[in-house]
Amino acid sequence: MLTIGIAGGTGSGKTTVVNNILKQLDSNQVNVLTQDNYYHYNPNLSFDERVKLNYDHPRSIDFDLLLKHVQQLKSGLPINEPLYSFITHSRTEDVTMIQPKEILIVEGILVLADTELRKEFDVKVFVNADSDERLIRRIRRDIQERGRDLEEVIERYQTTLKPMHEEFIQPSMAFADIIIPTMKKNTVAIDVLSSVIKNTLKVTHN
Ligand SMILES: Nc1ncnc2c1ncn2[C@@H]1O[C@H](COP(=O)(O)OP(=O)(O)O)[C@@H](O)[C@H]1O
Ligand SMILES: Nc1ccn([C@@H]2O[C@H](COP(=O)(O)O)[C@@H](O)[C@H]2O)c(=O)n1
Repeated sequence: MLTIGIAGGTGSGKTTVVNNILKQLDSNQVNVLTQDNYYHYNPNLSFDERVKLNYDHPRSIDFDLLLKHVQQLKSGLPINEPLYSFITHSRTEDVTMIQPKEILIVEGILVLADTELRKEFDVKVFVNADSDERLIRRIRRDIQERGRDLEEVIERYQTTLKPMHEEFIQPSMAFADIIIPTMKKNTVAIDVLSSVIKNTLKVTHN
């Protein structure tokens, strides 16, 4: 199995890059695990307490479970991926059963920041955009898709998101094999990454 880690700050365009890569590949060949689905389960906290958590610190992610699932898939076993809700700030009751496929993409802000998880990736990618551009994208997306208001996005940006980005996320770019700049639509980078994936699969099949 070819395992690819795709990191980058919030709003950098990770999901967009993954979706564009998927368009160039056979969907029967690829699984995508999203780090967002592995936020710790906090059933004992109230909604107001969950709102106040720092969701950009590595401690907020259940990396043990994410690592276990990556290793399980790599050893040919299916997993039940949890499903997270940004509206309730909580894991839902639902899971998605995932069968192993030839390619595994793991995407999320901190996937290159975790030492053990990083070791699992054959290709490490960092999606990079300026912080002002990312903030603008984040404001739009969180209001349109994640049920937030402007005040909440700005408060989170100043208190946790920006400092955590500087401490953990941006430095993890140093571990990347490929850096994709996404200040504009970047079809060349998508083509390059898709070719790397297709060529690696060809070599494995021969
Ligand atoms: N290269 C780009 N140029 C302009 N807008 C983009 C680009 N990449 C992503 N976006 C937009 O920015 C927002 C966040 O992108 P997304 O892929 O969800 O980022 P991430 O997964 O890194 O948080 C989305 O609304 C998306 O349409
Ligand atoms: N309940 C939560 C959990 C996480 N976030 C934010 O999501 C960002 C990561 O997701 P991306 O798709 O943008 O990579 C991260 O920056 C967290 O602040 C949240 O707002 N609420």
